Amino acid sequence: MTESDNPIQDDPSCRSDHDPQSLPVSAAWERIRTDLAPVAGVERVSTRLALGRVLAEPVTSDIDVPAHDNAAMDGYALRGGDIPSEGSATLRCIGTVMAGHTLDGSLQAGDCVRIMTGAPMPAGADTVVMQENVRRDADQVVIAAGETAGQNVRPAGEDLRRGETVLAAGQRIGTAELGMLGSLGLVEVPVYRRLRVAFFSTGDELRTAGSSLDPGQIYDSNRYTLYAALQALGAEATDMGVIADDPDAMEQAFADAASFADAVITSGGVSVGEADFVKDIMNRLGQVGFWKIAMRPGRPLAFGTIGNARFFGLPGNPVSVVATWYQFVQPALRRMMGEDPEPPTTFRVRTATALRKRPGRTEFQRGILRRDDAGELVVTTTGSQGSGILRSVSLADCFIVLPHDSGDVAAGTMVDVQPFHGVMG
Ligand SMILES: Nc1nc2c(c(=O)[nH]1)N[C@H]1C(S)=C(S)[C@@H](COP(=O)(O)OP(=O)(O)OC[C@H]3O[C@@H](n4cnc5c(N)ncnc54)[C@H](O)[C@@H]3O)O[C@H]1N2
Ligand code: MOO
Repeated sequence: MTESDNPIQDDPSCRSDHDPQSLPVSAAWERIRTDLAPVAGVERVSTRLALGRVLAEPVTSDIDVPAHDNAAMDGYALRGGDIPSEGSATLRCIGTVMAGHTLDGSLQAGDCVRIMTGAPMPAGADTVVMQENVRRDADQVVIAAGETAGQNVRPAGEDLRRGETVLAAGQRIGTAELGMLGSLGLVEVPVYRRLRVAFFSTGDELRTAGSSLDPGQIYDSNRYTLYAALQALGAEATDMGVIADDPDAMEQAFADAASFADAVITSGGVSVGEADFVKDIMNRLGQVGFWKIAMRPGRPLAFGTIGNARFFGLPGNPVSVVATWYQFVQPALRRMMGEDPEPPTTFRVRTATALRKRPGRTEFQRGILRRDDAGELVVTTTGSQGSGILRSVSLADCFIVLPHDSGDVAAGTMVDVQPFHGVMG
């Protein structure tokens, strides 16, 4: 195919490095977001297996959690009206109630009950005084003024209320959510089926661990990166290996992958070199929505459709794979999994080091967050930001996001950072 036969090569955006037609990051995400919907298919899985899955229907509580008014402290349950306004009062202890048990009968004025944290409040009691604040002598309990009626009681349903929707459809089940499902006593929950994702690397230069390297060859790292990322996301991932820079072999691999996968991810061969066939093949088998984003790393990212599968052609450079994964592919797959992901958490800190930046693209530089001598949170660059330096990601704990129009950034300037890790999974 000559250059003028090729609709993609004819697009002036493909030839210029300073490309006014490359999509700004926010516009590219909006295009992807509006194009994607949750995959069809819901299954009921046992509650523990729902970890990392996405709820397909809202969860409504059939019970109050906690199920009964209960003590928040170990101490004595009593009637608020028996708290003295000054001095002290002596109450009679008529029994003990432990968590998991109930007390027959009901408190009268002047009575109290020994109670443990979590035990149901005895009938007639509305207040708990912690044991450190009383003096006990046989069945006599002396309480002093200063306690407040109603204190230290957790009302039934203070966590989850019967009849209430407690988790929305589209919620990913993480640590707290699994605990909540447990607290409702649910045996199984409805979740979207797992997303089927096929991934492969392209390039004649790539070898897989276990074989030796001839001159010009390198080991494939992108399939390892993508394997890790897909595992963490909970996708049903199929590794299709390395495909050579051979258009026929690639076309076959694309068609095979699209025949069973909801999403296909490739890396390499998406730029403008003579062996960069990805976009042509996507256009032959389906269509390319767009393929250039004003970002670095990760400018050539081809997004499109082949049959029923969504297709993500990532650039070959290993850091570009990481950047495009986190900024686009992962949120896109989460949308297909049934979530509506929020933009990544971003906060502003001072950069302790100067940062080089070219206007006209959003840059995702790699940074390390730390406290400076004054205790202020600052970020420093991991150093060289080349798209082939995967170590720049391993050393980092955040992306430093430098906006489209910004140029070089002086040390001491406030910048946006996106931390890699949240507190909870
Ligand atoms: N004339 C131009 N050249 C390049 C442009 C451009 O606009 N005009 N864009 C550059 C940018 S930015 C990127 S990113 C790369 C992306 O190119 P490709 O997606 O076509 O990737 P390849 O050329 O196949 O590979 C790039 C680089 O990454 C290495 N690689 C590829 N796959 C793997 C893998 N699985 N594991 C480890 N390393 C891999 C490959 O050997 C190359 O060194 O294009 C620029 N060029
Ligand atoms: O944008 Mo490329 O992804 O710089 O290396």
